[in-house]
Amino acid sequence: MSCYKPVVFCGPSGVGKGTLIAKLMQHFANEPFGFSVSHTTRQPREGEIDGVHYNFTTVEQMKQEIAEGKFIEYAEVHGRYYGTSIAAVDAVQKSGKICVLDIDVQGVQSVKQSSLEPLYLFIAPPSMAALEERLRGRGTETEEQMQIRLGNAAQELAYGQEAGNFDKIFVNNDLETCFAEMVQAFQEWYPHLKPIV
Ligand SMILES: Nc1ncnc2c1ncn2[C@@H]1O[C@H](COP(=O)(O)OP(=O)(O)OP(=O)(O)O)[C@@H](O)[C@H]1O
Repeated sequence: MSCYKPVVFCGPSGVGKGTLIAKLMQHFANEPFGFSVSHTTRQPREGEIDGVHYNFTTVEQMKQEIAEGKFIEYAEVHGRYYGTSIAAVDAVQKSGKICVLDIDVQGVQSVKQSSLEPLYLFIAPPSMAALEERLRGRGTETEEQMQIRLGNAAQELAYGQEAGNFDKIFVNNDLETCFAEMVQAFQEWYPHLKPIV
């Protein structure tokens, strides 16, 4: 069975990564993508299912598994741990799917130290003001959490736009335009992908 290169999506919180990934997953026939399910120590948001959206865990458990070398990447962000286990990526690749990783800049830096050789995509907002508006519009963060996220965003954007860090940068200004560019890029990277007719 062919094993496809995993694909990393990175970009500041609220830029639209989740939205774009969800659209991509629906666009192509035969469910060609698989999410590697991340671990997190944050509380589930309404409707999030353990083992599906995230593997919800405790700080103690997570620290132990990190020490055992079970994670490709992990980071403490906004006061909480997030990480991707080797097992989670393996499971997706073994099922013949393209593994999708939705990670932050720190995560990208660790993946670059690992044996995984994914495609690296960066999603940038059209402006900081637009990013703030989206985060506020989503309404899932407290004011304090939002300020932390916006504070991190400037540095993340600088890293994302530095030459050589990513294979491709997408600016998520108009959602449909950005999505169309992404679909085209995916068809070039993964010629086996066929749109649903
Ligand atoms: N191009 C766009 N124009 C306007 N709003 C958008 C656009 N793309 C996404 N959004 C909205 O912005 C908000 C944030 O999007 P989303 O939750 O996908 O971000 P994210 O990058 O996955 O964030 P996080 O990393 O915190 O999970 C959502 O309410 C989404 O509907």
